[in-house]
Amino acid sequence: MQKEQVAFLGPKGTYSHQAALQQFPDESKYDFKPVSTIPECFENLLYDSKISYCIVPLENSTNGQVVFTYDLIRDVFKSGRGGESNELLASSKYKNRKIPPITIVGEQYVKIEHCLMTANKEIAAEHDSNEYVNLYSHPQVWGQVTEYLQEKLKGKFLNRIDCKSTSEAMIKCKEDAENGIKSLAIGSITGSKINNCVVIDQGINDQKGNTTRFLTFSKKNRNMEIPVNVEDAEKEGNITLLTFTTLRDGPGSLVDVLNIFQKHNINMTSISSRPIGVSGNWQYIFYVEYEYDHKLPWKEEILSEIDARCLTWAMWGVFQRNNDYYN
Ligand SMILES: O=C(O)C(=O)C[C@]1(C(=O)O)C=C[C@@H](O)C=C1
Repeated sequence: MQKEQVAFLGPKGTYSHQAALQQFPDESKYDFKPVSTIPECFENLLYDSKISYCIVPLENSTNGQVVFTYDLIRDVFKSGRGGESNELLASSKYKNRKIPPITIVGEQYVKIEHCLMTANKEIAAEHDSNEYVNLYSHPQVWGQVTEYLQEKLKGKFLNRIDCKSTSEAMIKCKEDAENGIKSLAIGSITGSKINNCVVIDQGINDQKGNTTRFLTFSKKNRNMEIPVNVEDAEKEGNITLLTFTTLRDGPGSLVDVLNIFQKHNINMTSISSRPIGVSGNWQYIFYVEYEYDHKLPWKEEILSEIDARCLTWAMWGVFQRNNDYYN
């Protein structure tokens, strides 16, 4: 049997890799394809017919939104990328609805325990007396280790360098060591083992229990509107993501949409926004996640109300709330 392919932010040893293994633990059925950026994860899923899934970080319990991911969702929403035809949009029952070419099928939570490491054993032994040239990590990490950088590492390194992932940070640190440059990297303990780095300090994130939430996307069966995974949708504890732009700019336009949830006693679990700029600045796309109850009359009533109050909107699939959400 041919294995299904899963794109994730690599190289191996990233937190995204860990999330991918959690989502697809049976390695006999899945091949994992490391790609070098979060946008590439989406591109692989949208345009490479061999890729069935991609897994991307969405938010962190300390420093919030992973804006790269929110912006990718927005860009798909905005441009209808992935070959979505106008015909499909026009044939939809709802005049303002967009049908995205990809759908969310799951979520994963990964505990983030950052380690400070170097690729050079000797300098690791005398860490306190050393000064370093470069400190490498993924940009999302800086906001998770602010106190540590201030208190313990202040003045100990010259340059803070953004990398595409925490594993890439370790590879760069290793290259520096080979060239006699003293450098540090921040990433996971698993990554440090895969990349032969020596851990100097463990658990350096400001908030203990710091967690990143990942979403798993799959290619959508484009003949169907929501719910795609009908059997899953009938289970308890489901969540769905709605993205939308408001009908008008005036007072109450967002509240008009949110009132739909209150009216139908639907519990919203998150709300976020990003700039969308369709016809100028200061326009926003909103992202609302809510508890999806298949018993609600939502297909007919709720979706019609959303359609009447949103300029454009899309549903991104129904997925089961992971138990780790409650930990
Ligand atoms: O660089 C990694 O290891 C990633 O998987 C990316 C990422 C992110 O973008 O949020 C994942 C988890 C951590 O919050 C830090 C970095």
